[in-house]
Amino acid sequence: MSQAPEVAGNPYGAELAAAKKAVSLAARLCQRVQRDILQSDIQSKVDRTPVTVADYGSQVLVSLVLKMELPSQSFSMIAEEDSKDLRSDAAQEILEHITNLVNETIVSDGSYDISLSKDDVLSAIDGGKSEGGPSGRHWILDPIDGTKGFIRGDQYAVALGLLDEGKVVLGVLGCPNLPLKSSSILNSGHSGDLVGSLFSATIGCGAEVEAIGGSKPEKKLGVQAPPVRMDSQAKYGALARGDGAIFMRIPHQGYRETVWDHAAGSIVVTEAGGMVKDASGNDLDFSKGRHLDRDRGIIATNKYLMPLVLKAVQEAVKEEQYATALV
Ligand SMILES: Nc1ncnc2c1ncn2[C@@H]1O[C@H](COP(=O)(O)O)[C@@H](OP(=O)(O)O)[C@H]1O
Ligand SMILES: [Mg+2]
Ligand SMILES: [Mg+2]
Ligand SMILES: [Mg+2]
Repeated sequence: MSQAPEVAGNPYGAELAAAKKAVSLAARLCQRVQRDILQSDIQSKVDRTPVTVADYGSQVLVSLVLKMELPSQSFSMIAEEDSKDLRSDAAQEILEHITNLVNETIVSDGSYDISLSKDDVLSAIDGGKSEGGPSGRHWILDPIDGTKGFIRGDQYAVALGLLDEGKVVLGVLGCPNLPLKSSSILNSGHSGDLVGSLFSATIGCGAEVEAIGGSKPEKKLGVQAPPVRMDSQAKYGALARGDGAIFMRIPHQGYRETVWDHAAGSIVVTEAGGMVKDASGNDLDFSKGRHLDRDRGIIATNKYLMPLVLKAVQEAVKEEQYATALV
């Protein structure tokens, strides 16, 4: 049997094609919402972080496409959002808005002849409640990573990874506002440059970037060697193609990182030849459920700089602990 080019030589070819399709469709919904976002589209979660109609809509579309494209596979997904806040009477209007957005996006794409009810939307969102773990396959989804950036009109990413027997084996990062050409970020863009990058990586097969609209993959990625402030895992994508040399994240003590904030981004960087470690130099462990089990801090860089950055971070953390002990 002949295989589609994307499937040939890639043990996760079918999953990769489905993941790209899912992220691209979700990104289409996000782009539309970002263009004319209203205050009423934004809600606040219990942890006081924002969530928008697009975070929910993106989660619904990704879960829908994965199920439609991979009908014979059992489905488990660890995703950021849940439907709790949408089930109250006060949220019925916003739920209707999300349902309309999802259905309009499906119609505009034309791939599926289906229409979702409000209940379908709620259960699709709750399809992301898996606890993951070291056995079996689990999708890992951040429907919008960098929601604050998204609301500001800046960078954000739709980030989808696949965990297989405790290892991230595939990642797709949709970054609708990231110029396709690296130079456009550093030179703050030229009119006419193509905007919207879709990064993808499969274990052992390397990483690629292409236009989010779905052109042929343009180039293989390679991590090479200025600071750029950017929301979301778009940072991992930018690093993977050599726009920067180091990405470091040292959150306040006690903050627990979630798997969906790093799964897709980290495999895109490692498959481009880079490294992603915690502050102690260990690999990130995605097999412990919804949270990452790791020492404080995450560092992504190339293999030459990693030892130097680790040393500097460990010294800085020691100095901070010493200063805290003196207070
Ligand atoms: N106090 C905190 N410290 C570190 N990260 C936090 C945080 N509160 C939220 N986050 C996470 O940081 C992510 C955004 O990362 P960045 O700062 O790189 O854009 C958020 O993802 P979401 O936008 O998906 O909620 C959220 O998960
Ligand atoms: Mg969030
Ligand atoms: Mg996130
Ligand atoms: Mg998010």
